[in-house]
Amino acid sequence: MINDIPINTILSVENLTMRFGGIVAVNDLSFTAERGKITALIGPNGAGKTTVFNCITGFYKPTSGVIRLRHSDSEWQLETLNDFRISKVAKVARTFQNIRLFPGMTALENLMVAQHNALMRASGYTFLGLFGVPSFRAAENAAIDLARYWLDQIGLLPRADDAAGNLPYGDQRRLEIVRAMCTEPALLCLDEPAAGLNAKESGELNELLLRIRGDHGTSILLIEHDMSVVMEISDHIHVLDYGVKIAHGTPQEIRDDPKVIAAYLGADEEEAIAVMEGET
Ligand SMILES: Nc1ncnc2c1ncn2[C@@H]1O[C@H](COP(=O)(O)OP(=O)(O)OP(=O)(O)O)[C@@H](O)[C@H]1O
Repeated sequence: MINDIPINTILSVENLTMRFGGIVAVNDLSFTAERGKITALIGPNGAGKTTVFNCITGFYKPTSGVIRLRHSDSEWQLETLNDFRISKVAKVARTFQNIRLFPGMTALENLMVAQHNALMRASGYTFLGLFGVPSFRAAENAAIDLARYWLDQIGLLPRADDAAGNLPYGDQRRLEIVRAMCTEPALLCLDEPAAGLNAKESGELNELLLRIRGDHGTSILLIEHDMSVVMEISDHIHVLDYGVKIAHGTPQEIRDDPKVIAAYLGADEEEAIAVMEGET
């Protein structure tokens, strides 16, 4: 019998384990993410963060464990669904460590592609679309409006018709995030969105993510190495090391946690405390 999850919890990962042959990438991991908040998963390289994301988003089938998502009066066990249903039905969107825009398509077209499923439905799977019936035209206009809204949110409306691949790197990163937002997700999973960004671009990313959380109430799960992003925008942080959770708390609590410092420094706990207390 699975217990009920609290009303303010959107995601509950329970006893998740993922093995690859002899490697235990994630080991009996449990954590939750709150509705309308930014939850970060951090940890040194190889800690298991991306594997957790891949289990949540259906790219991997976990060895064991339960992943529950609850919103809109419904609950899904994500480990039982394939990636297509996780995005379409359970409304989980994700971005990847490497940019996966369509570089030859315009910025606007990239955001329209994200709405392909909704447009196909409205077109009666092309038949109504071919005849340009009003309901399809209305859906198409709504899709363009949504795409233009998100382009405006990241200051790219003037570059709507430029090829995505010609945009500056930081703009491409944010375009990828708003492309995910065009699917109107309940949970947005971001895998290292700040990778390769300079300080100014990281600041712009922070602003965008805070706006997505604040104005849209979208719950965000974030993997990130850039501590200027994690510490500034996260409501709650879970720290992984060798596939297990070693700490969780607010940014301040995590910043001050010797176990976390030890994991990052590769030092033992006493040594990390000594570093914190300025004894070395
Ligand atoms: N498909 C796979 N096959 C075999 N081993 C894998 C696979 N995916 C991940 N691993 C292993 O699982 C462990 C966790 O990897 P993972 O990529 O989840 O860590 P991470 O915390 O995301 O690391 P990084 O911060 O470097 O991206 C590593 O030892 C990795 O080599």
